[in-house]
Parts: sequence; structure tokens; C-alpha cells
Amino acid sequence: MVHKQDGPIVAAKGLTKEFQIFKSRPGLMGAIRDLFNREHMMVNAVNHIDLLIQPGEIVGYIGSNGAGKSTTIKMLTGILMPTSGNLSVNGMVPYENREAFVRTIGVVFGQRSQLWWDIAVRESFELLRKVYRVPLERYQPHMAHIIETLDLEELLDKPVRKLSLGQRMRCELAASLVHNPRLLFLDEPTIGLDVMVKLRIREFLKEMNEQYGTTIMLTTHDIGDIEALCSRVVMLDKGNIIYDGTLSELRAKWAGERAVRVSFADRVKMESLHRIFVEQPVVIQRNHELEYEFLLKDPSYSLSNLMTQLAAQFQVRDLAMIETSTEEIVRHIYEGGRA
Ligand SMILES: Nc1ncnc2c1ncn2[C@@H]1O[C@H](COP(=O)(O)OP(=O)(O)OP(=O)(O)O)[C@@H](O)[C@H]1O
Repeated sequence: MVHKQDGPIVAAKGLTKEFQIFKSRPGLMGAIRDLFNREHMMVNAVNHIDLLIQPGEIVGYIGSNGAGKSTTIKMLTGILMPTSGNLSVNGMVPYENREAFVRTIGVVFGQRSQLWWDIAVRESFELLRKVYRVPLERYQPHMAHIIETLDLEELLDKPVRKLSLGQRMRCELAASLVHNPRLLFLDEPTIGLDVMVKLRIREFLKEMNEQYGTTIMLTTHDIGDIEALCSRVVMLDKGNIIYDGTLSELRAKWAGERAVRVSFADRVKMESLHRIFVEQPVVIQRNHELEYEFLLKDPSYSLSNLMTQLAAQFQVRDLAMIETSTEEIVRHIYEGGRA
């Protein structure tokens, strides 16, 4: 069954979550004073974010530790109530109409399990079928397909506690799809898994998306997940969205800064290079006295400008453009808090 919905799957406007954090005063006296009157401060874990997700999108929700990703997902899944802002998910307010709402979403939180530890995987699926009130005639072909694609047949009669992490994650994914939800939230779905299981899970998610039109929002620290799956990346920093667009646009923006590695025939001092480039948009880094890296920060300053200036004073032996990996780009952005 292909999911159909007009209008956005997720519509958040000015979505905000504030937490009150209690401060501890130092020393014994401080602890005693805290008993009677604790000082507190407010933290904006998610700060007025606007987010529209359309049916069928696969969105990577990324950001460094503490950026506010889990808090957003908790609001979108109805676990947390926003402090302010408007929120509609699958046409409902997530924290209001819980029972009807959870039937339209699937959730996989890396650390938390929705399977019953001591019973066989098959029984867990069956229990979930009952919880979600999925008719048998719809459940059977749907689950058979999922079991085959995720290669779960051999695991079905084992209790969950006997499964390896990779096996359990595959079962968690299957469990989140028992009711074939139109929206799937995944929090770090491939963390700690070996390469083969990662690839299988990515393939599976793509297939669900293509076959049923399942909309997927995933948080991940694994850029491989984003490269393989996400048509769109939303990046969060200190509760604010700092980038919303495609991964290739992000790469292109960053590629505006080009880096080149230059080897010289003779020793070159950093001061001499600084003197040449004192007025140019070039950042210089020394690898050793025969090799330097130059980061060209302004597109109007070309590589041939750089070479002309260098060759006028030094004998250049070799030069190579430095490729920037997506991972490096994202790390830079995390560190700098900008995109
Ligand atoms: N229940 C809470 N009470 C107080 N502060 C909280 C609570 N939950 C989260 N925070 C704070 O809100 C901010 C955002 O946390 P959140 O867990 O959403 O980040 P995250 O992006 O999911 O991080 P990670 O990648 O580490 O999971 C952090 O500063 C965190 O300390």
C-alpha cells in the first residue's frame, strides 16, 4: 500500500523547547543552601525552528552532541510537549491524540528497544500487530516481505536477548514497520554496526521509501548514511537550524574554499610566505619546510594567481589540490557553527 497524503508530513513553526536546569552551589554549605533554594537557568534545547517535510522525503537531521536533535524528535513523536510553537505531524498534534497518532509513525531509537527481551522475535512482531490492530491479511504479506528483505527468517524463533547488536537492529527496524507507518523516525540507526549490516539497512530503507513512499527522518553521526540515503540535510547547532538543503549544495558551498598542497625545491620560511600573501585571502599552513598548504578563501583569487605569486620567488616542485571529504566539511561546520 503506497502512502498518500496531501500537504506536508511534518509542519513545525517556531518550534521551541526550553528546559530548566538547576545549578549546584559548591561545598557543603552550598549543598545545604541548595536544599532550600536552588538556583536555576533556562536552556533553549530547540530554538524557534521552522521545518516542513513533504511526503516521501528522506531527511538527515544532523548536528553535534547536544545540538537538540533528540529533543526535536521527541517533540515530533509526541513524547515531549513543546514550550511554544506550532506543530503538526501526519496532520495531527503529536502529544494530543496519542493513540491515533502513534499508529501513523514508526520509531527506532538506537538505545531503546520496542521488542520484548525474553520472547521470540516472531512473538514480539505478533504482539505489535495486536497493539497496532493490523488485520492479519494485511500483516502477513507485508511482514513476509520485510522478513525476506532484512534476512530475518533464522532469527524469528530466538529470544531478543540472544541476538547480536546488528541482528537486533534489523529486528527493531522490522518492528517499527509492522503497521507500515507513513513516517519513520530513526535515531542513529546504524551506530555500532558492521559494514555489511549498515549497507543492508540502508538498502532496505531506500526500498521502503521507494515502494511505499515512506517518509523518513533520521539522526546520524555517520555521513555514509546521509550520502547513501538523504535527499535533504537539516543541520542543527545549539537549537538553531543552520543549514537546510541538499548534501551536494553543502559540498559545493564549501568547495568555494579550495585547498592546495605545494612542494618547494628548497626550504621556504613561513615569514617569507606571509610577506607575499599579506593582502591576499589565503590561509597558510606548514607541513614541513619543503611543503605548505594554502587555503584559498575567496573564489575571485584563483589558483593561477597563487602560482604566479609563488613562482616569482620560489622554485615550485609539485602541487596538488586537496580533496575535502564530506565528513571533513561537516566536521568544520560543527566546529564553526555555520554553514
Ligand atoms: N530533560 C532534559 N532536561 C534538561 N536539559 C535537557 C534535557 N534533555 C536535553 N537537555 C539539554 O538540551 C540540549 C539538547 O539535547 P539533545 O539531547 O536534544 O541533543 P542531541 O542533539 O540529541 O545530542 P546527542 O547527539 O548527544 O544525542 C542539551 O544541552 C541537553 O543537555
